[in-house]
Amino acid sequence: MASSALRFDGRVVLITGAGNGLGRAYALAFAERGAKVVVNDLGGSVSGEGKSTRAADDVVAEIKRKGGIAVANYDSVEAGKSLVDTAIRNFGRLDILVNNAGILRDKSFSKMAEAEWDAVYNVHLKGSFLVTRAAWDVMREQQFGRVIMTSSTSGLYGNFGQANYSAAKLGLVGLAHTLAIEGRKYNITCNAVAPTAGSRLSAGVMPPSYAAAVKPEFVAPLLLWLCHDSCTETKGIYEVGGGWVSKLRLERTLGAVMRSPTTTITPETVRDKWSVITDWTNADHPESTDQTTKRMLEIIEAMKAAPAPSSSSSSPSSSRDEPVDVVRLGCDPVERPSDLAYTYESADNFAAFPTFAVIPAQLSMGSTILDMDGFRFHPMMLLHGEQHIAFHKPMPTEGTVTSTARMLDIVDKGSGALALLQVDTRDTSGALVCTNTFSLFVRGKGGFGGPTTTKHALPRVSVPSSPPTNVIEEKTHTNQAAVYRLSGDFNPLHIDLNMAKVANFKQPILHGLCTMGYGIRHVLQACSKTANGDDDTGNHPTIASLQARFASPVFPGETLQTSVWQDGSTAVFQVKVVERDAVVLTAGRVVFASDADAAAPPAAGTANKTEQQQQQGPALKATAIFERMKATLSEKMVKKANAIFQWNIKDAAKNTHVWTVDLKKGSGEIYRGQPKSGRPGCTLTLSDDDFAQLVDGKLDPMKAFMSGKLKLSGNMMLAQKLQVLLRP
Ligand SMILES: CCCCCCC[C@@H](O)CC(=O)SCCNC(=O)CCNC(=O)[C@H](O)C(C)(C)COP(=O)(O)OP(=O)(O)OC[C@H]1O[C@@H](n2cnc3c(N)ncnc32)[C@H](O)[C@@H]1OP(=O)(O)O
Repeated sequence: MASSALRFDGRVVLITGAGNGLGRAYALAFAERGAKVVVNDLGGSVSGEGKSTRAADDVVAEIKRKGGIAVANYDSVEAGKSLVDTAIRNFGRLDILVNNAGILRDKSFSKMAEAEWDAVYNVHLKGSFLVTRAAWDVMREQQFGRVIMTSSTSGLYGNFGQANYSAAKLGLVGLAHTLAIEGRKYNITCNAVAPTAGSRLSAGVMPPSYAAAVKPEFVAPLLLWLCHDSCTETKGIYEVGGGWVSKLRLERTLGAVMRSPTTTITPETVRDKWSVITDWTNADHPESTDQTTKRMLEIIEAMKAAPAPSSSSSSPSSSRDEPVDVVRLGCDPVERPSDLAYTYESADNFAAFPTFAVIPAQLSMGSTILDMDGFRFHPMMLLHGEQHIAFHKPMPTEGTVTSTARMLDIVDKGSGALALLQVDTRDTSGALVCTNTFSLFVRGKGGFGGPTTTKHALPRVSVPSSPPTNVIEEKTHTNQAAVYRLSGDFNPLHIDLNMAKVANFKQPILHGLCTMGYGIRHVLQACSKTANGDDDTGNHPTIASLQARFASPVFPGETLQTSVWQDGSTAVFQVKVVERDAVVLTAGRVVFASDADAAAPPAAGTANKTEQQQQQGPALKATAIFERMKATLSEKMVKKANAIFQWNIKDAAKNTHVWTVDLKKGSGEIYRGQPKSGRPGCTLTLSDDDFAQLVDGKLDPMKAFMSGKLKLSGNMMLAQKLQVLLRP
């Protein structure tokens, strides 16, 4: 035998039911490797009837014949302690216990009597308990023990006619799991095995050729390894037989969250989420109840941060809500009279503050964040990464809007995973009011091998090298986060010190959207005199889009300094925390709608113009052309084009105006804004002048493409259908 052979010299083994089959094979194998063996066997029949000393005696004799050491014990396992006493009396200790004894009383469940249930339960589960219970004290005292519970595939998977046996056998797995936990600090391991072997118990159900191929001797090596001093494996479940050994574990789907602070789980939500609940993608393998508790706590915390249950929600936007929201952003009409427009519902120019548009978006996210395509993460590790809002219409000061959230992409950023989401908010007529596109950075979840870039990335914005046109400084309140959370972002990261610590912050951090609200307010303050020729009495310029990146956290009470670089109708901005000289908001940009553009239908969140007034004003060149195309949209054109085209038309001030020509559904539709559903087959970008020339036939599309005047992305074949679209 090689020097690395596993030996059991000095160890004492008790094997129950060792007179035949598996027990006998274990006894011979342990003895052969130096263990002193207690061979227990009642000597009864397969069904547990009768009694004889012969079976145990034969095995003891065989061991002795081969030079080993063994004694017999003839008690039923229900006698528990007397089996253990045999080991102590003869060898002074007990190191290894193999609970192997078993009987069968097979009956289909409808015919099974209580006595048959009890007999099987008493030998397998209660018998294992009684013997192990007696051995436990000895092993604890010794600070060493190896315990094996014999389970069965019938217990693991169920088997017709074996309700009693299956229940007892799976019960043994539960017993093994708990003993493994309780035995850990005493160096006692406990494992469960589900062997397949030809034995007296399987004789009636196994064909002889199969029984010969699955000899008990092929199972014994696993047990010897699990019981050796050098093996610390515990709490395992193994299937073993015929020379094959495998380990089993539990698997749990990611599951679905169907409750929020404002809604509850119902049988219908369970039904509706069934495919998610039962989806094995990204399933995990829990090993302890702690992991369930931890997951529960994560879910509960995340639910606080994600107030709505589904990815689509309606939220009333009322004139009473909006002032509350802007107070959260530090609006102060006493300090700055122009803030009255955002704080006083009876003000002449009362309007929704531009960043109010994030509120319905946030409410609509719900479990979209939690599901995150199968990602598991602690919700405190999630930080708001970037935010972009495109306004297609003025945000109503009253009414109901519906927002629909969708996940765009998940990107591997090394230090974290970046999830990009988009939320479309529509009014009751179905018209798109605004589109929120934003990213969430999950720290510590990078390196999962996903894509490192995304086509959905927000536009890059850099700060000009010239000095800023305006710098505005303002101290936030120490209770700023406590006030801002009333907007519906109940994320404990912003209020609960313990949760902040979990996220490795010394104190709760400010909501990113609150910092952004300050920044936007400063930009409005800086630009209100120039962008649309408005003054600072509250007639703020109309915003077409805004964006920023959250570069570093802000702590409530810190002073924010916003630097603004205004150039025509675009303002680039950056926010710094003065006390720490830390840049906290980068890539800030506000694009103001020009007067011409503001007059076109889906322009922006506006402070001083009614929707009706806007629609009457002069339009961008493209507006008129698209309106003309819409009016003359022919059946032929619809058939020929059959795709979604996105047109990005740039005005003189370099603002981009998005139009969609949607010919996919067989009925042509042309509207302002991103495609309502689906992706564009082809995106075309050019100036409004070039667009006008293209339509008038004065600019050749191919030449425009070659010269770079016209940029094309997507399906080039579709782009060739341009002519059809341009000449309706
Ligand atoms: C409607 C929507 C509602 C959503 C509500 C969400 C719930 C809210 O309650 C949560 C919040 O408000 S959290 C508070 C606001 N956010 C923050 O404070 C985050 C501040 N940022 C950071 O700490 C770091 O930038 C950090 C940690 C994000 C990244 O720092 P690092 O790990 O050091 O990464 P770095 O080495 O700088 O860059 C690695 C790659 O990641 C990209 N990246 C960095 N910051 C990003 C950010 N903020 N957003 C998006 N991408 C970002 C980098 O560009 C880099 O990628 P690449 O290598 O491709 O250039």
